[in-house]
Amino acid sequence: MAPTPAPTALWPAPHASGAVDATVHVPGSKSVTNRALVLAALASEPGWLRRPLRSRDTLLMADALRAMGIEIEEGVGPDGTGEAWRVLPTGLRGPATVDVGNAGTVMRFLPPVATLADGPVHFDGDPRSHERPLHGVIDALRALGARIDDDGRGALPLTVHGVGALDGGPVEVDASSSSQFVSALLLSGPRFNQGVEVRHTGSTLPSLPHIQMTVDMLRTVGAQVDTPESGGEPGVWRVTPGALLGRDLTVEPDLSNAQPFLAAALVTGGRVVVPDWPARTTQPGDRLREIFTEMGGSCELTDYGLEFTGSGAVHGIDVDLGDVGELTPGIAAVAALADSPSTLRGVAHLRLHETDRLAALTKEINELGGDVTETADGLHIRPRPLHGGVFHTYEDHRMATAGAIIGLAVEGVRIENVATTAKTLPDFPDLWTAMLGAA
Ligand SMILES: O=C(O)C1=C[C@@H](OP(=O)(O)O)[C@@H](O)[C@H](O)C1
Ligand SMILES: C=C(OP(=O)(O)O)C(=O)O
Repeated sequence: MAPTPAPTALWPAPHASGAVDATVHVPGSKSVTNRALVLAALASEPGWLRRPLRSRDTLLMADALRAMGIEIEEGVGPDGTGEAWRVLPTGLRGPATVDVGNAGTVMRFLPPVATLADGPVHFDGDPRSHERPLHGVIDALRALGARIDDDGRGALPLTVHGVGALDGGPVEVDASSSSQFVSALLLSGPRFNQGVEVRHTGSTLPSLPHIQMTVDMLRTVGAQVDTPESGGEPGVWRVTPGALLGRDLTVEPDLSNAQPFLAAALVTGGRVVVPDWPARTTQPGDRLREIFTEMGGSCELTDYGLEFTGSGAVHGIDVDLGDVGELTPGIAAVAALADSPSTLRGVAHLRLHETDRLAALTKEINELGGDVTETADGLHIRPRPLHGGVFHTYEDHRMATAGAIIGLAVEGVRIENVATTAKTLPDFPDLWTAMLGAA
Protein backbone atom coordinates (compact mmCIF):
# COMPACT_ATOMS: atom_id res chain seq x y z
CA MET A 1 0.00 0.00 0.00
CA ALA A 2 1.27 3.49 -0.80
CA PRO A 3 2.07 5.77 2.15
CA THR A 4 -0.93 7.68 3.44
CA PRO A 5 -1.19 10.75 1.20
CA ALA A 6 -1.54 14.25 2.61
CA PRO A 7 -5.26 15.00 2.70
CA THR A 8 -5.13 17.92 0.29
CA ALA A 9 -8.34 17.59 -1.71
CA LEU A 10 -11.16 16.38 0.52
CA TRP A 11 -14.64 15.67 -0.81
CA PRO A 12 -17.38 15.74 1.83
CA ALA A 13 -19.16 12.46 1.12
CA PRO A 14 -22.88 13.26 1.05
CA HIS A 15 -24.87 11.86 3.97
CA ALA A 16 -28.24 10.40 2.96
CA SER A 17 -31.10 12.13 4.72
CA GLY A 18 -33.55 9.39 3.71
CA ALA A 19 -34.08 6.45 1.41
CA VAL A 20 -32.65 7.02 -2.07
CA ASP A 21 -35.01 6.59 -5.01
CA ALA A 22 -33.24 7.10 -8.32
CA THR A 23 -32.52 5.85 -11.80
CA VAL A 24 -28.80 5.82 -12.52
CA HIS A 25 -27.44 5.45 -16.07
CA VAL A 26 -24.11 3.75 -15.45
CA PRO A 27 -21.41 4.33 -18.12
CA GLY A 28 -19.90 1.50 -20.15
CA SER A 29 -17.77 -1.34 -18.87
CA LYS A 30 -14.03 -0.77 -18.61
CA SER A 31 -13.29 -4.44 -19.15
CA VAL A 32 -15.52 -4.72 -22.23
CA THR A 33 -14.33 -1.42 -23.74
CA ASN A 34 -10.65 -2.29 -23.43
CA ARG A 35 -11.09 -5.80 -24.82
CA ALA A 36 -13.18 -4.43 -27.69
CA LEU A 37 -10.48 -1.87 -28.51
CA VAL A 38 -7.74 -4.52 -28.59
CA LEU A 39 -9.79 -6.94 -30.70
CA ALA A 40 -10.81 -4.18 -33.12
CA ALA A 41 -7.16 -3.13 -33.46
CA LEU A 42 -6.17 -6.72 -34.30
CA ALA A 43 -9.03 -7.23 -36.80
CA SER A 44 -8.65 -7.33 -40.56
CA GLU A 45 -11.42 -4.77 -41.17
CA PRO A 46 -12.80 -1.64 -39.43
CA GLY A 47 -15.15 -1.94 -36.48
CA TRP A 48 -17.40 0.19 -34.25
CA LEU A 49 -17.67 0.46 -30.47
CA ARG A 50 -20.90 2.01 -29.29
CA ARG A 51 -21.31 3.50 -25.82
CA PRO A 52 -17.62 2.97 -25.01
CA LEU A 53 -16.47 3.97 -21.55
CA ARG A 54 -14.58 7.25 -21.66
CA SER A 55 -12.31 7.11 -18.60
CA ARG A 56 -8.62 7.18 -17.79
CA ASP A 57 -8.11 3.44 -18.37
CA THR A 58 -9.92 3.35 -21.70
CA LEU A 59 -8.38 6.56 -23.03
CA LEU A 60 -4.95 5.17 -22.13
CA MET A 61 -5.81 2.03 -24.10
CA ALA A 62 -6.98 4.04 -27.11
CA ASP A 63 -3.90 6.27 -27.01
CA ALA A 64 -1.59 3.26 -26.72
CA LEU A 65 -3.13 1.64 -29.79
CA ARG A 66 -2.89 4.95 -31.66
CA ALA A 67 0.81 5.11 -30.73
CA MET A 68 1.16 1.72 -32.50
CA GLY A 69 -0.51 3.08 -35.65
CA ILE A 70 -4.19 2.21 -35.14
CA GLU A 71 -6.69 4.94 -36.05
CA ILE A 72 -9.48 5.44 -33.53
CA GLU A 73 -12.04 8.09 -34.43
CA GLU A 74 -14.21 9.29 -31.56
CA GLY A 75 -17.66 10.42 -32.70
CA VAL A 76 -21.26 9.35 -33.01
CA GLY A 77 -22.47 5.96 -34.23
CA PRO A 78 -23.50 4.88 -37.73
CA ASP A 79 -27.16 5.68 -36.99
CA GLY A 80 -26.28 9.10 -35.55
CA THR A 81 -27.22 8.25 -31.96
CA GLY A 82 -24.89 8.05 -28.99
CA GLU A 83 -21.12 8.07 -28.70
CA ALA A 84 -19.32 5.56 -30.86
CA TRP A 85 -15.68 5.02 -31.76
CA ARG A 86 -14.59 3.73 -35.15
CA VAL A 87 -11.44 1.64 -35.11
CA LEU A 88 -9.42 1.38 -38.31
CA PRO A 89 -6.80 -1.35 -37.96
CA THR A 90 -3.55 -1.17 -39.88
CA GLY A 91 -0.16 -2.82 -39.58
CA LEU A 92 1.07 -2.30 -36.02
CA ARG A 93 4.02 0.06 -35.80
CA GLY A 94 7.07 0.58 -33.65
CA PRO A 95 8.93 2.45 -32.35
CA ALA A 96 6.22 3.52 -29.96
CA THR A 97 5.84 4.50 -26.33
CA VAL A 98 2.89 3.39 -24.22
CA ASP A 99 1.76 4.96 -20.95
CA VAL A 100 -0.22 2.29 -19.07
CA GLY A 101 -1.11 4.60 -16.16
CA ASN A 102 -2.22 2.08 -13.52
CA ALA A 103 -4.49 0.14 -15.85
CA GLY A 104 -4.09 -3.62 -15.45
CA THR A 105 -5.82 -4.13 -18.79
CA VAL A 106 -3.36 -1.87 -20.63
CA MET A 107 -0.18 -3.17 -18.96
CA ARG A 108 -1.18 -6.84 -19.49
CA PHE A 109 -3.16 -6.84 -22.76
CA LEU A 110 -0.76 -4.74 -24.85
CA PRO A 111 2.69 -6.38 -24.59
CA PRO A 112 1.37 -9.37 -26.62
CA VAL A 113 -0.03 -6.91 -29.20
CA ALA A 114 3.37 -5.17 -29.31
CA THR A 115 5.08 -8.41 -30.41
CA LEU A 116 3.17 -7.94 -33.69
CA ALA A 117 4.49 -4.39 -34.22
CA ASP A 118 7.36 -3.83 -36.64
CA GLY A 119 9.64 -2.18 -34.08
CA PRO A 120 10.24 -1.64 -30.35
CA VAL A 121 7.38 -0.62 -28.07
CA HIS A 122 8.33 0.81 -24.69
CA PHE A 123 5.88 0.46 -21.78
CA ASP A 124 5.84 2.49 -18.59
CA GLY A 125 3.24 3.91 -16.22
CA ASP A 126 2.40 5.24 -12.77
CA PRO A 127 4.77 4.28 -9.92
CA ARG A 128 2.24 1.63 -8.80
CA SER A 129 2.41 -0.02 -12.24
CA HIS A 130 6.03 -0.97 -11.46
CA GLU A 131 4.79 -3.05 -8.50
CA ARG A 132 1.90 -4.85 -10.16
CA PRO A 133 2.67 -8.38 -11.39
CA LEU A 134 3.46 -8.80 -15.07
CA HIS A 135 5.81 -11.80 -14.95
CA GLY A 136 3.14 -14.14 -16.34
CA VAL A 137 2.90 -12.09 -19.54
CA ILE A 138 6.64 -11.40 -19.88
CA ASP A 139 7.74 -15.02 -19.31
CA ALA A 140 5.02 -16.43 -21.55
CA LEU A 141 5.81 -14.08 -24.42
CA ARG A 142 9.50 -14.95 -24.19
CA ALA A 143 8.63 -18.65 -24.23
CA LEU A 144 6.51 -17.99 -27.34
CA GLY A 145 9.43 -16.34 -29.15
CA ALA A 146 9.36 -12.63 -28.19
CA ARG A 147 12.35 -10.46 -27.26
CA ILE A 148 11.63 -8.29 -24.22
CA ASP A 149 14.01 -6.06 -22.27
CA ASP A 150 13.10 -5.45 -18.64
CA ASP A 151 15.00 -4.94 -15.42
CA GLY A 152 14.58 -8.60 -14.37
CA ARG A 153 11.81 -8.02 -11.79
CA GLY A 154 9.04 -9.28 -14.04
CA ALA A 155 7.39 -5.86 -14.03
CA LEU A 156 7.30 -2.50 -15.80
CA PRO A 157 9.07 -0.64 -17.31
CA LEU A 158 9.92 -2.82 -20.30
CA THR A 159 10.43 -2.81 -24.06
CA VAL A 160 8.91 -5.37 -26.40
CA HIS A 161 10.99 -5.69 -29.59
CA GLY A 162 8.24 -6.41 -32.08
CA VAL A 163 9.25 -8.02 -35.37
CA GLY A 164 5.82 -8.09 -37.02
CA ALA A 165 4.93 -11.66 -35.98
CA LEU A 166 5.17 -14.15 -33.11
CA ASP A 167 5.47 -17.93 -33.33
CA GLY A 168 2.96 -18.63 -30.55
CA GLY A 169 2.01 -22.20 -29.59
CA PRO A 170 1.74 -23.88 -26.17
CA VAL A 171 2.78 -22.01 -23.03
CA GLU A 172 2.48 -22.43 -19.25
CA VAL A 173 1.43 -19.49 -17.07
CA ASP A 174 0.90 -19.16 -13.33
CA ALA A 175 -2.01 -16.71 -13.33
CA SER A 176 -2.74 -16.94 -9.60
CA SER A 177 -1.84 -13.26 -9.18
CA SER A 178 -3.99 -12.04 -12.09
CA SER A 179 -6.45 -13.53 -14.56
CA GLN A 180 -5.34 -10.79 -16.91
CA PHE A 181 -2.22 -12.86 -17.79
CA VAL A 182 -4.49 -15.46 -19.41
CA SER A 183 -6.77 -12.88 -21.05
CA ALA A 184 -3.76 -11.02 -22.46
CA LEU A 185 -2.35 -14.07 -24.22
CA LEU A 186 -5.73 -15.22 -25.52
CA LEU A 187 -6.69 -11.80 -26.96
CA SER A 188 -3.69 -11.64 -29.29
CA GLY A 189 -3.60 -15.42 -29.79
CA PRO A 190 -5.47 -15.51 -33.14
CA ARG A 191 -2.73 -13.32 -34.63
CA PHE A 192 0.17 -15.54 -33.51
CA ASN A 193 1.47 -17.88 -36.25
CA GLN A 194 0.45 -21.02 -34.35
CA GLY A 195 -2.27 -19.43 -32.23
CA VAL A 196 -1.78 -20.03 -28.53
CA GLU A 197 -2.47 -22.72 -25.95
CA VAL A 198 -2.38 -21.31 -22.42
CA ARG A 199 -2.02 -23.77 -19.54
CA HIS A 200 -2.56 -22.28 -16.07
CA THR A 201 -0.17 -23.91 -13.58
CA GLY A 202 -0.98 -22.06 -10.33
CA SER A 203 -3.08 -23.42 -7.48
CA THR A 204 -5.73 -20.67 -7.67
CA LEU A 205 -7.10 -18.60 -10.54
CA PRO A 206 -8.91 -15.35 -9.71
CA SER A 207 -11.56 -13.57 -11.74
CA LEU A 208 -12.67 -16.47 -13.93
CA PRO A 209 -15.65 -14.48 -15.32
CA HIS A 210 -13.14 -12.03 -16.79
CA ILE A 211 -11.46 -14.89 -18.67
CA GLN A 212 -14.91 -16.00 -19.86
CA MET A 213 -15.50 -12.41 -21.03
CA THR A 214 -12.28 -12.64 -23.07
CA VAL A 215 -13.36 -15.94 -24.62
CA ASP A 216 -16.88 -14.68 -25.42
CA MET A 217 -15.57 -11.52 -27.05
CA LEU A 218 -12.98 -13.45 -29.06
CA ARG A 219 -15.74 -15.72 -30.37
CA THR A 220 -17.88 -12.69 -31.25
CA VAL A 221 -15.14 -11.48 -33.60
CA GLY A 222 -14.82 -14.88 -35.21
CA ALA A 223 -11.99 -16.54 -33.26
CA GLN A 224 -12.07 -20.23 -32.51
CA VAL A 225 -11.43 -20.83 -28.80
CA ASP A 226 -11.45 -24.14 -26.92
CA THR A 227 -11.99 -23.83 -23.18
CA PRO A 228 -12.40 -26.02 -20.11
CA GLU A 229 -16.14 -25.17 -20.23
CA SER A 230 -16.42 -26.33 -23.85
CA GLY A 231 -15.07 -29.78 -23.00
CA GLY A 232 -11.35 -28.98 -23.02
CA GLU A 233 -8.83 -29.82 -20.30
CA PRO A 234 -9.27 -27.97 -16.98
CA GLY A 235 -7.00 -24.92 -16.85
CA VAL A 236 -6.23 -24.93 -20.59
CA TRP A 237 -7.43 -22.45 -23.24
CA ARG A 238 -6.59 -22.87 -26.94
CA VAL A 239 -6.99 -20.18 -29.62
CA THR A 240 -6.69 -21.13 -33.29
CA PRO A 241 -4.82 -18.72 -35.58
CA GLY A 242 -7.03 -16.74 -37.93
CA ALA A 243 -8.29 -13.33 -39.05
CA LEU A 244 -10.61 -11.36 -36.78
CA LEU A 245 -13.77 -9.63 -37.98
CA GLY A 246 -14.58 -5.95 -37.48
CA ARG A 247 -17.83 -5.75 -35.51
CA ASP A 248 -20.39 -3.17 -34.46
CA LEU A 249 -20.42 -3.77 -30.72
CA THR A 250 -22.42 -2.04 -27.99
CA VAL A 251 -20.66 -1.87 -24.63
CA GLU A 252 -22.75 -2.95 -21.60
CA PRO A 253 -22.96 -0.66 -18.54
CA ASP A 254 -20.15 -1.34 -16.08
CA LEU A 255 -21.86 -3.51 -13.48
CA SER A 256 -18.95 -3.20 -11.03
CA ASN A 257 -19.38 0.56 -11.24
CA ALA A 258 -23.12 0.07 -10.61
CA GLN A 259 -22.09 -1.32 -7.22
CA PRO A 260 -21.99 1.92 -5.17
CA PHE A 261 -25.43 2.91 -6.46
CA LEU A 262 -26.98 -0.45 -5.61
CA ALA A 263 -25.22 -0.24 -2.25
CA ALA A 264 -26.90 3.14 -1.71
CA ALA A 265 -30.31 1.50 -2.08
CA LEU A 266 -29.22 -1.24 0.31
CA VAL A 267 -27.84 0.95 3.11
CA THR A 268 -30.60 3.59 2.95
CA GLY A 269 -33.48 1.14 2.50
CA GLY A 270 -34.21 2.82 -0.84
CA ARG A 271 -34.54 1.91 -4.50
CA VAL A 272 -32.16 2.29 -7.43
CA VAL A 273 -32.83 1.39 -11.05
CA VAL A 274 -29.93 0.72 -13.42
CA PRO A 275 -31.21 0.78 -17.04
CA ASP A 276 -29.76 -1.63 -19.63
CA TRP A 277 -28.56 -4.19 -17.08
CA PRO A 278 -27.83 -7.12 -19.42
CA ALA A 279 -29.94 -10.27 -19.12
CA ARG A 280 -26.83 -12.37 -19.79
CA THR A 281 -23.31 -11.19 -19.15
CA THR A 282 -19.83 -12.32 -18.16
CA GLN A 283 -19.31 -9.18 -16.05
CA PRO A 284 -18.54 -10.06 -12.42
CA GLY A 285 -20.80 -7.23 -11.24
CA ASP A 286 -23.80 -9.38 -12.14
CA ARG A 287 -23.04 -11.37 -8.95
CA LEU A 288 -24.21 -8.30 -6.99
CA ARG A 289 -27.79 -9.36 -7.58
CA GLU A 290 -27.15 -12.41 -5.44
CA ILE A 291 -24.65 -10.91 -2.96
CA PHE A 292 -26.63 -7.76 -2.14
CA THR A 293 -29.83 -9.83 -1.92
CA GLU A 294 -28.14 -12.00 0.70
CA MET A 295 -27.09 -8.80 2.47
CA GLY A 296 -30.69 -7.62 2.79
CA GLY A 297 -31.98 -6.27 -0.54
CA SER A 298 -34.11 -7.64 -3.32
CA CYS A 299 -33.99 -7.15 -7.05
CA GLU A 300 -35.97 -7.50 -10.19
CA LEU A 301 -34.43 -7.76 -13.63
CA THR A 302 -36.73 -6.57 -16.41
CA ASP A 303 -36.29 -5.64 -20.08
CA TYR A 304 -35.70 -2.06 -18.89
CA GLY A 305 -32.93 -2.90 -16.44
CA LEU A 306 -32.31 -3.84 -12.83
CA GLU A 307 -34.45 -2.49 -10.00
CA PHE A 308 -32.75 -3.00 -6.66
CA THR A 309 -34.55 -2.30 -3.38
CA GLY A 310 -33.17 -2.19 0.14
CA SER A 311 -35.26 -3.48 3.04
CA GLY A 312 -33.80 -1.17 5.66
CA ALA A 313 -31.81 -4.05 7.14
CA VAL A 314 -28.22 -4.78 6.09
CA HIS A 315 -26.82 -8.20 6.96
CA GLY A 316 -23.26 -9.48 7.11
CA ILE A 317 -22.11 -12.14 4.67
CA ASP A 318 -19.60 -14.96 4.45
CA VAL A 319 -18.55 -15.11 0.83
CA ASP A 320 -15.74 -16.20 -1.46
CA LEU A 321 -15.05 -13.28 -3.80
CA GLY A 322 -12.24 -14.95 -5.76
CA ASP A 323 -14.26 -14.79 -8.99
CA VAL A 324 -15.35 -11.20 -8.45
CA GLY A 325 -12.48 -9.59 -6.56
CA GLU A 326 -13.08 -6.08 -7.89
CA LEU A 327 -16.36 -6.02 -5.92
CA THR A 328 -14.53 -6.40 -2.59
CA PRO A 329 -14.13 -2.73 -1.59
CA GLY A 330 -17.83 -1.99 -2.07
CA ILE A 331 -18.90 -5.14 -0.26
CA ALA A 332 -16.53 -4.35 2.60
CA ALA A 333 -18.07 -0.89 2.91
CA VAL A 334 -21.59 -2.30 3.13
CA ALA A 335 -20.40 -5.01 5.54
CA ALA A 336 -19.02 -2.33 7.87
CA LEU A 337 -22.59 -0.96 8.16
CA ALA A 338 -24.30 -4.34 8.61
CA ASP A 339 -26.08 -5.85 11.64
CA SER A 340 -23.76 -8.88 11.81
CA PRO A 341 -20.12 -9.75 11.01
CA SER A 342 -18.80 -10.64 7.56
CA THR A 343 -15.98 -12.75 6.21
CA LEU A 344 -14.73 -11.97 2.70
CA ARG A 345 -12.50 -14.75 1.33
CA GLY A 346 -10.55 -15.75 -1.77
CA VAL A 347 -9.06 -12.33 -2.53
CA ALA A 348 -5.39 -12.44 -1.47
CA HIS A 349 -4.47 -11.15 -4.94
CA LEU A 350 -6.11 -7.81 -4.11
CA ARG A 351 -2.90 -6.93 -2.28
CA LEU A 352 -1.46 -6.29 -5.77
CA HIS A 353 -4.35 -4.30 -7.25
CA GLU A 354 -4.45 -0.49 -7.61
CA THR A 355 -3.23 -0.47 -4.00
CA ASP A 356 -3.05 -3.20 -1.35
CA ARG A 357 -6.83 -3.19 -1.03
CA LEU A 358 -6.96 -5.47 2.01
CA ALA A 359 -4.60 -3.23 3.99
CA ALA A 360 -6.23 -0.03 2.72
CA LEU A 361 -9.78 -1.13 3.59
CA THR A 362 -8.69 -2.33 7.03
CA LYS A 363 -6.89 0.89 7.85
CA GLU A 364 -9.49 3.31 6.53
CA ILE A 365 -12.56 1.59 8.01
CA ASN A 366 -10.79 1.16 11.35
CA GLU A 367 -9.83 4.83 11.41
CA LEU A 368 -13.55 5.63 11.28
CA GLY A 369 -14.04 3.44 14.36
CA GLY A 370 -14.53 0.09 12.60
CA ASP A 371 -13.22 -3.34 13.50
CA VAL A 372 -11.69 -4.98 10.43
CA THR A 373 -8.87 -7.52 10.42
CA GLU A 374 -6.97 -8.93 7.50
CA THR A 375 -6.85 -12.68 7.01
CA ALA A 376 -4.49 -14.59 4.73
CA ASP A 377 -6.95 -14.25 1.85
CA GLY A 378 -9.45 -11.60 2.80
CA LEU A 379 -11.12 -9.62 5.57
CA HIS A 380 -13.12 -10.15 8.78
CA ILE A 381 -15.45 -7.23 9.32
CA ARG A 382 -17.24 -6.75 12.66
CA PRO A 383 -19.62 -3.79 12.38
CA ARG A 384 -19.28 -1.09 15.02
CA PRO A 385 -20.72 2.43 15.20
CA LEU A 386 -18.57 4.54 12.89
CA HIS A 387 -17.71 8.22 13.09
CA GLY A 388 -16.65 10.83 10.52
CA GLY A 389 -13.10 11.42 9.39
CA VAL A 390 -10.86 11.39 6.34
CA PHE A 391 -11.12 8.30 4.13
CA HIS A 392 -7.86 7.93 2.17
CA THR A 393 -8.06 6.39 -1.29
CA TYR A 394 -4.46 5.48 -2.34
CA GLU A 395 -5.20 6.35 -5.99
CA ASP A 396 -7.75 3.53 -6.03
CA HIS A 397 -11.10 4.34 -7.63
CA ARG A 398 -12.84 1.58 -5.70
CA MET A 399 -11.54 2.90 -2.36
CA ALA A 400 -13.17 6.25 -3.21
CA THR A 401 -16.54 4.69 -4.01
CA ALA A 402 -16.30 2.48 -0.90
CA GLY A 403 -15.77 5.60 1.23
CA ALA A 404 -18.77 7.26 -0.41
CA ILE A 405 -20.98 4.29 0.55
CA ILE A 406 -19.93 4.61 4.18
CA GLY A 407 -20.51 8.36 4.01
CA LEU A 408 -24.18 7.79 3.20
CA ALA A 409 -24.71 6.32 6.65
CA VAL A 410 -22.00 8.09 8.66
CA GLU A 411 -21.90 11.87 8.95
CA GLY A 412 -18.65 13.74 8.36
CA VAL A 413 -16.79 11.31 6.08
CA ARG A 414 -14.43 13.21 3.78
CA ILE A 415 -12.93 11.36 0.79
CA GLU A 416 -9.38 12.22 -0.11
CA ASN A 417 -8.83 12.53 -3.90
CA VAL A 418 -12.29 11.50 -5.11
CA ALA A 419 -10.98 12.43 -8.58
CA THR A 420 -9.22 9.07 -8.62
CA THR A 421 -12.60 7.61 -9.68
CA ALA A 422 -11.66 8.93 -13.16
CA LYS A 423 -9.83 5.63 -13.67
CA THR A 424 -13.12 4.00 -14.61
CA LEU A 425 -15.95 6.40 -13.66
CA PRO A 426 -15.05 10.08 -14.15
CA ASP A 427 -18.64 11.20 -13.52
CA PHE A 428 -18.86 9.54 -10.12
CA PRO A 429 -19.27 12.63 -7.88
CA ASP A 430 -21.97 14.07 -10.17
CA LEU A 431 -23.83 10.78 -10.54
CA TRP A 432 -23.68 10.32 -6.77
CA THR A 433 -25.06 13.73 -5.90
CA ALA A 434 -27.70 13.46 -8.65
CA MET A 435 -28.80 10.12 -7.17
CA LEU A 436 -29.18 11.73 -3.76
CA GLY A 437 -30.85 14.80 -5.20
CA ALA A 438 -33.49 12.51 -6.67
CA ALA A 439 -34.31 11.16 -3.17
O1 LIG B 1 -9.64 -8.57 -17.23
C1 LIG B 1 -10.19 -7.63 -16.66
O2 LIG B 1 -10.84 -6.76 -17.27
C2 LIG B 1 -10.11 -7.56 -15.18
C3 LIG B 1 -9.74 -8.68 -14.48
C4 LIG B 1 -9.60 -8.67 -13.00
O3 LIG B 1 -8.21 -8.61 -12.73
P1 LIG B 1 -7.43 -9.63 -11.73
O4 LIG B 1 -7.63 -11.01 -12.23
O5 LIG B 1 -6.03 -9.13 -11.80
O6 LIG B 1 -8.08 -9.41 -10.39
C5 LIG B 1 -10.31 -7.48 -12.37
O7 LIG B 1 -9.99 -7.39 -11.02
C6 LIG B 1 -9.96 -6.20 -13.10
O8 LIG B 1 -10.62 -5.12 -12.51
C7 LIG B 1 -10.44 -6.28 -14.54
C1 LIG C 1 -8.37 -4.27 -10.36
C2 LIG C 1 -8.91 -3.32 -11.11
O1 LIG C 1 -8.36 -2.76 -12.23
P1 LIG C 1 -7.19 -3.18 -13.23
O2 LIG C 1 -7.84 -3.37 -14.56
O3 LIG C 1 -6.23 -2.02 -13.21
O4 LIG C 1 -6.55 -4.45 -12.70
C3 LIG C 1 -10.24 -2.75 -10.79
O5 LIG C 1 -10.78 -2.00 -11.63
O6 LIG C 1 -10.78 -3.03 -9.69
